[in-house]
Amino acid sequence: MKKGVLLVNLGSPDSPTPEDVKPYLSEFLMDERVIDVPLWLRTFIVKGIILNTRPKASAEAYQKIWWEEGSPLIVISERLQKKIQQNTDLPVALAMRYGSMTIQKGLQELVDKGVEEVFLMPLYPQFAMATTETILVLAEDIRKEHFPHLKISDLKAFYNREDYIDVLSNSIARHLKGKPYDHLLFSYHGVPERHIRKRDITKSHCKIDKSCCVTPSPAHEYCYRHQCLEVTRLVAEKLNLKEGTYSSSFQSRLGIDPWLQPPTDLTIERMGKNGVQNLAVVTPAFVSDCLETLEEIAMEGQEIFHEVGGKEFTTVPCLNDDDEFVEILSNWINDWATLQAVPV
Ligand SMILES: C=CC1=C(C)c2cc3[nH]c(cc4nc(cc5[nH]c(cc1n2)c(C)c5CCC(=O)O)C(CCC(=O)O)=C4C)c(C)c3C=C
Ligand SMILES: [Fe+2]
Ligand SMILES: [Fe+2]
Repeated sequence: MKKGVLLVNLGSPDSPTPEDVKPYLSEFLMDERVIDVPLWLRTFIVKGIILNTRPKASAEAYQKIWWEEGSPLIVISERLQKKIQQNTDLPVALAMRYGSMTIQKGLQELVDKGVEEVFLMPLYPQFAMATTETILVLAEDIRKEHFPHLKISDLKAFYNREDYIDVLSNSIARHLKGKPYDHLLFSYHGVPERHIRKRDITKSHCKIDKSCCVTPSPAHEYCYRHQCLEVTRLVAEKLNLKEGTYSSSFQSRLGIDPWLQPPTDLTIERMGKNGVQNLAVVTPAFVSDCLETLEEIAMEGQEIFHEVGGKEFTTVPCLNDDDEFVEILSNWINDWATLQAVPV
């Protein structure tokens, strides 16, 4: 069977204008795994409220970070795809969960090259129903409808793989070398607490308190909070960070439901007020720099920190197309291809 690879990232609007941001946000936020309320209520919240004001504000934010070549998230993902393609004989395609670079087009591109078996790689270190799960479900729906003979296997959340933690730790160390910092903040994209409880396979483990995410449980296979906190713990261990000099927070809250705590913006403010002079921030829920890292952290976060008296604010870039990151992703692809080749 001829094999191929589909990398999938989140997506971006086609341009940083309200006209293009609106349909993109509509597709994104109408996803039942992103705003997970009944359709009538989601339609009211998204189309009746959010889409009336947010496209203009979001477009302005996108304009601040947009590159000449396009959306940073898309351009970086394309660079990553090209580099991975140089390391493997299998065809490697790229798609986005939302927007015009659809998963259907990505699968079609592979099928046109004769591919019969696809390794689907959601570009998210941690599992979340709003990211990995929605990609897997949509890919399966498209497969059933358009490519029934295609076989798809997927890359599991890689938050605790040793090679990933090594690469992330090396990147952090490299970017912070010669930049003394008092505190390293690990800022992850937030999700509503309800998302965590919904995917608790034990139905009782995830209390979202101080101890549940550090108490071993099968629930952690699908617990975004556990997987984020594990990344922080493993990187801190690898970099020998001292207790009290690092912490985790969750950014980008939307709506009024309780989201994972503590929020990044208030954490940055509190740190500046409490005398942290030099703050470094890393964003390991994102593999590619995007609106949430380049605008929300590097611009807004920095502004908050300076307003309350903080001095140096340093952001660690995402892994993007870092050569070591390319190497481990390519290794996982080649391992998958070899494993699949072994007769059972
Ligand atoms: C209910 C709302 C949202 C959930 C849940 C959510 C989860 C989630 N998102 C990412 C990664 C990204 N999100 C990005 C942008 C973005 N996210 C939301 C809302 C939710 N995300 C909105 C409304 C937006 C659009 C921008 C805005 O209007 O503020 C991006 C950036 C995309 C880009 O083009 O640069 C990324 C990446 C993760 C990892 C996640 C759950 C774990
Ligand atoms: Fe998001
Ligand atoms: Fe937990």
